[in-house]
Amino acid sequence: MASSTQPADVIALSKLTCLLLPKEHTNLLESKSIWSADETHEKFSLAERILHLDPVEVNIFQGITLPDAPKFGKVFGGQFIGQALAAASKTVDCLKIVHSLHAYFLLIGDFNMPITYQVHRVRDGKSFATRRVEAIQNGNVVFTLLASFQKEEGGFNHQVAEMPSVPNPEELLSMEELRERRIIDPRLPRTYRNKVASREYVPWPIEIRFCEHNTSTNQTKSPPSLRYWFRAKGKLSDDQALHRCVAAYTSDLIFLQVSLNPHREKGLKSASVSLDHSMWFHRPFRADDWVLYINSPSAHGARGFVSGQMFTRNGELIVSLTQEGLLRRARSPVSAAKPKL
Ligand SMILES: CCCCCCCCCCCC(=O)SCCNC(=O)CCNC(=O)[C@H](O)C(C)(C)COP(=O)(O)OP(=O)(O)OC[C@H]1O[C@@H](n2cnc3c(N)ncnc32)[C@H](O)[C@@H]1OP(=O)(O)O
Repeated sequence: MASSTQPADVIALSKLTCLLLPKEHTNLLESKSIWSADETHEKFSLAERILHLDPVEVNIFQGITLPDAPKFGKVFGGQFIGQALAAASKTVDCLKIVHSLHAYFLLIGDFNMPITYQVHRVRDGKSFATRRVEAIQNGNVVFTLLASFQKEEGGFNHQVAEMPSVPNPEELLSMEELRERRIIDPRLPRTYRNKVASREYVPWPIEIRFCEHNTSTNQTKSPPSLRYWFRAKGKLSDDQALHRCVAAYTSDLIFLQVSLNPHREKGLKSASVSLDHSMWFHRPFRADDWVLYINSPSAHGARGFVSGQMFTRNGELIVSLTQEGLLRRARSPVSAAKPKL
């Protein structure tokens, strides 16, 4: 250093240290809080594009429901969680990363309408930051999220939960292959097979591989638990904030429905929606590499409760989560959930 001269900025100075940063690395100082700044691009994976938000004002972002995003007749709950977490993350110092979130689904969202995310900067501490986000459509708060962020910090480390022994994802069928097999499986009722074949199939942005070979249908009872691998289709940008948003998005895809498994019967029509959702992120991970998702729920009083854990392929516990949802027999004729906006 003493013999060569390089342009540099003094970025920190104390009685004992003077930290110099070469000019070509000054981008490291920019507080770009979340992936890809404010642009979206065809080359990004669908999951990343679904979570893209446009900045509108300080602390205000806008998200939309892309035409090729999963909808389920309303704004998908996971889309609210993922987009709201993205909005919160964009207002937090990039060295702080989400470690927990708690969300409530207040009203059915309208997927034909943009969603405004208003972020409230509840607190910025030295190690932690807290954000509250309201998702607004037509003047109504339809969803609300509280999230806490923490600067990386060393500490005690242990893990009691063990990853169960399951087949590798490469040995398992994709949802597309499973669907094809179900349509021609003679062990399944013809009415069910016809229904699967005629139902419009919209590919998800997330690849799912179920660990157990399951011959049950939505008309037959099965245990209230499920294990599957998931990963985002395509490569995600290298930002831990994005990978956590994608896991949050995915966590609501197949969760509450597992509560219905022991109650399934011929002709059952159910009315179920997520009510609340909590997640704790324990360790860093990539959501475009395989993650094992296991859950084991209960049901009582028209509410289903589900809890889950996510593991990396190496058996590291990365996320713990819970959700409560409304779980009713649908009144006849089934009224499709409509936005009340
Ligand atoms: C393997 C591949 C898997 C593939 C499976 C993949 C599935 C993905 C699952 C995605 C899960 C989600 O995204 S769920 C989406 C996220 N969650 C949400 O959007 C929930 C938003 N929150 C809400 O809508 C609200 O807070 C409620 C409904 C939960 C509570 O509101 P409330 O006003 O107190 O509720 P309540 O009076 O009980 O009822 C509300 C309305 O429902 C009607 N209602 C009441 N009971 C019933 C009933 N049994 N059957 C029909 N309709 C009913 C009422 O008449 C009323 O309509 P009316 O008289 O008012 O007209």
